[in-house]
Amino acid sequence: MTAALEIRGLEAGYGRTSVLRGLDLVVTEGVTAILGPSGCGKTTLLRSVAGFVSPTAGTVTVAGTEVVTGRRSMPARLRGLGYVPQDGALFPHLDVARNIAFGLPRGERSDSGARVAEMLELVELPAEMAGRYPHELSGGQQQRVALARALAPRPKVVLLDEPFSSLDASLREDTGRAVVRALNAAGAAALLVTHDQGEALSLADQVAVMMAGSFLQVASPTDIYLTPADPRVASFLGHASLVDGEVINHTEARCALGLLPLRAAREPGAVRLAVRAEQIQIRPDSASDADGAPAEVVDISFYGHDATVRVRLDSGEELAARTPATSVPAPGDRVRVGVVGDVVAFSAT
Ligand SMILES: Nc1ncnc2c1ncn2[C@@H]1O[C@H](COP(=O)(O)OP(=O)(O)OP(=O)(O)O)[C@@H](O)[C@H]1O
Repeated sequence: MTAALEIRGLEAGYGRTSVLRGLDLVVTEGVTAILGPSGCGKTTLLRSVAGFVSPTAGTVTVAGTEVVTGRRSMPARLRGLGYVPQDGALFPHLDVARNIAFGLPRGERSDSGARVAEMLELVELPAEMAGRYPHELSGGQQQRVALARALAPRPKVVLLDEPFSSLDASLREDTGRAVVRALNAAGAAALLVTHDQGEALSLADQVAVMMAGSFLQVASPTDIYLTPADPRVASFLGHASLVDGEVINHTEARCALGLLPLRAAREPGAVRLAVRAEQIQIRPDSASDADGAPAEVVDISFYGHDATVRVRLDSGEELAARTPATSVPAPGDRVRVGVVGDVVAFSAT
């Protein structure tokens, strides 16, 4: 099967600053999220694929056609890609129908009524919206129209650059799901740039975790979360704390939190253990059944549905725990810290 998008050894930068450091990625179908912290190069990657940044090395192939070969690039408009920028970038002086029709080749624009109606249905907007102007739409509706415009010419791949970042939390989730449904219905694969791990894990079929211009891991959301390939992936996704430990019998490691079972067996020796915030349990030191490592609460971030409690073990390590909103300790409280479930081990070096 020809991949929708194939990237090999892609390098790009600005002047003498190199940003992308040899990226490889294959997208067969569905949504691939490019997830990474601010400044790691996500937008530069998307713009290199789109044709707005000229790579210095590598290849980009869209549905079997090479659009970048080393320093030679095909013009953006010939690449057969759809592009949805962060803020939708709809034309304010055109109504929804003409915004969507703008995505079509010139010759098809004048007779675009049926395609516009089809696109509105695809992105789950009522047909009456065709006559509205962008300022008469909510942020989520504007993003759906931007997607409709990108999908109108039937691209094999759509590039989405943080398309939900300006929407509030509840709208973001609904719009995200609607966008994925529309992409699937249109049979278009997508690259979705985001720095939001929840968005990447919940919407994507494949996640590429990017840091400092390189991919640390490309895998399914479940594999990225449960079997991170690198300690930086573990700490970025799910706020895992890294603790020094020693594998003692292939299946367990001793550390400041006690003897912890390992998710995968490994040779005895020094390791770093990734303990996720939701695995860490905190009990008052005064509780009659209190066991676990003694610690002090450093600070608390309260979110309503839960809270992140940072504790410092008496042995010196700091950890982040996620606790229910009903049992949040106070800074300075003495507590006991335990771990539920198995942990992932990385080599100590
Ligand atoms: N036009 C430019 N000229 C020079 N340097 C740039 C330019 N655009 C981006 N950079 C630099 O390239 C690096 C990668 O930027 P990029 O915008 O690709 O990151 P990002 O992961 O998309 O970040 P964010 O999540 O904040 O949007 C950053 O260090 C940035 O300062």
